Amino acid sequence: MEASQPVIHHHPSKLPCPGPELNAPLQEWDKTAFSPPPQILPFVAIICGSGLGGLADLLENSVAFPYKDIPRFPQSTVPGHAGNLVFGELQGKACVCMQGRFHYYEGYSIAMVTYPVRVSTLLGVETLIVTNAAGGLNPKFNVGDIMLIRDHINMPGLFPCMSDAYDADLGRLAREVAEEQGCSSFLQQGVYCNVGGPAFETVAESKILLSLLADAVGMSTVPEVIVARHHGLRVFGLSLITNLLDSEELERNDEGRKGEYCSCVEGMMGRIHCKQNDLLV
Ligand SMILES: O=P(O)(O)O[C@@H]1C[C@H](O)[C@@H](CO)O1
Ligand SMILES: Nc1nc2[nH]cnc2c(=O)[nH]1
Repeated sequence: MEASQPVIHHHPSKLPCPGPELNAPLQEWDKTAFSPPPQILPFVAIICGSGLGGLADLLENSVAFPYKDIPRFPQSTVPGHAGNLVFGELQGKACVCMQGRFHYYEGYSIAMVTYPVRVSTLLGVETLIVTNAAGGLNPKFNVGDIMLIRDHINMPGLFPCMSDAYDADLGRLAREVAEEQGCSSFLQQGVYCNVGGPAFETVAESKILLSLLADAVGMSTVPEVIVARHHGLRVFGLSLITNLLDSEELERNDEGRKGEYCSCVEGMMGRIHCKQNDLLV
């Protein structure tokens, strides 16, 4: 296993914040009230989607902080989102896992939904891996497929520019990792559409989203990606397709290929390096 050489690397925002309400919670962040383990300086943050918190269990030398013990952190209310910030090493690389994310439909503002991403930039994170459970719209998709997020649709809009939100090098790396792990036959790529939820789509809504060229739909991820890009982080995202929306009967399988999904993220971690020590190998 390769030794991790995390280096703290701060990314000052190049653009003004989209609005004072988005910045306010961070200004009140009290660094002195929360001390991450000094031996683990994460340069990758991983947000675990619904039912994908098992990723955090793969971390070695891990230290978990319940969200309730972290000042100003929101609390997880959705089943399958344990509510821990877990520091540790995956494939020898220092990372921090959000075992549980926040959704707009839980009643949180977008500022609070994205608060952990802003906090992760203070911790030195330079790459964000977002994961989620999503409904498949593309008729070629199957339940259990893993979709590499190539782009997203976010109708309300926010700046900065999102024309290159998802890092192309990390996407290429993911396809290589999937090939090595025998996952290529069910690795798709596509456009993730963010909706408010919490209801799944009607048949009519699914048809509209498909006509907009969305391949999968879910209730998260996009606000986190926008804030991460605003802070200059590289972003990589995977959706686990837990159900298909092309029929009137909802077929749902939340277990899908969770194991393979976690292995892909783990494989990616093995290949991501600090920007400072060469971008990708
Ligand atoms: O956190 P993610 O986007 O994985 O959560 C999705 C959206 C809903 O919370 C839930 C629906 O099953 O999964
Ligand atoms: N909006 C939405 N979110 C999901 N999360 C998992 N499946 C779905 C779905 O079909 N629709």
